[in-house]
Amino acid sequence: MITWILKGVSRCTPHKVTSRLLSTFHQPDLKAIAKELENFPGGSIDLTKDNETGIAVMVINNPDKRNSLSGKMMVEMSEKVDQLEQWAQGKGLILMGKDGSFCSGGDLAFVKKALHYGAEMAAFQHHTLTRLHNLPLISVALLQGHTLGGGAELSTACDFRVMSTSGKIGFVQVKMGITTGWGATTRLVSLLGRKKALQFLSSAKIMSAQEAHQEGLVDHILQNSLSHNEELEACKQWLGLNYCNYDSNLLQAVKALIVHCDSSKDTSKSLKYERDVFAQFWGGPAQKAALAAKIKHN
Ligand SMILES: C[C@@H](C(=O)O)C(=O)SCCNC(=O)CCNC(=O)[C@H](O)C(C)(C)COP(=O)(O)OP(=O)(O)OC[C@H]1O[C@@H](n2cnc3c(N)ncnc32)[C@H](O)[C@@H]1OP(=O)(O)O
Repeated sequence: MITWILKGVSRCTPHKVTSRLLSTFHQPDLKAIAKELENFPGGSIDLTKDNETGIAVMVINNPDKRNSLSGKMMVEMSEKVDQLEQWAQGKGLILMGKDGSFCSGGDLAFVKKALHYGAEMAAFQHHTLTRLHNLPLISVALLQGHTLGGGAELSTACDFRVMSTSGKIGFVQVKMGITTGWGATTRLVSLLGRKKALQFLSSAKIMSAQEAHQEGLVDHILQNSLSHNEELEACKQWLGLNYCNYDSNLLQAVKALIVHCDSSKDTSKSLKYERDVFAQFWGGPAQKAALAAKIKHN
């Protein structure tokens, strides 16, 4: 098994469907994928932009399912990133979940119906989250409650992570029989290095705010006993006071420079490899067994 991963992913796989997809799936047709993803409803992605402060808030809104992402929400997130790319007055972005929980990954109802669609979904998410990561805005993920699986992946697409004292974060993918599908391996290696990425991804450990802070994954822990709204205000202050004090043109230039200077590390090949490996496991026996087991990651 390991040999074929290391050699590349063009080998005949245990799953006929993904094998077929890999052989035909080189240039993702993002419009066609979006159309397909829209067939999986639920939740929304809401965006508010404040031209005065220059700080936007993007809310993952699916609280009944702990803000897990449906196909429709993936499409909406991409559309909101389009809007943010055009926001001239923008300085900062806060990505958060509705009602005190960040995101528990993919909506399992969607996941179960999309077991034939892993490569496409991953390609779509890679495109959106790379653009989110490279926005000319200074971005913070506000991690309240649980941040799990794909949710933990989303958090790595932001420049910073701010967490509630009681927050929990875990890259639980291996527990779900899969590898990362939304680009977190590529981003984690770049963010924290190989050793920490390996520790998080191979253990599926769920970390407290203190542990995640110690590991360097979380940049700031919020003061205890604030309400959810007070935590948002505190996060805005942390972002605003530290990083959004200057003119938006200057700050956008600073972020664009950093993205540009980092482009020597072209991630397109590693993301392609990441989603090819992901597609080998998506829909496979280990994932099906994990889904049937209805695992709770507390
Ligand atoms: C896509 C993939 C990837 O990385 O690429 C992934 O994301 S893999 C990772 C996928 N994520 C997961 O496996 C998360 C599984 N869920 C959990 O571990 C747990 O629900 C927690 C997120 C820790 C929350 O526990 P807590 O005790 O606070 O609440 P709870 O379990 O009663 O959950 C409240 C309601 O949200 C639902 N719920 C929670 N997470 C969900 C998810 N990812 N998809 C669909 N529904 C979900 C529960 O079924 C429940 O629905 P009812 O009220 O109707 O019973």
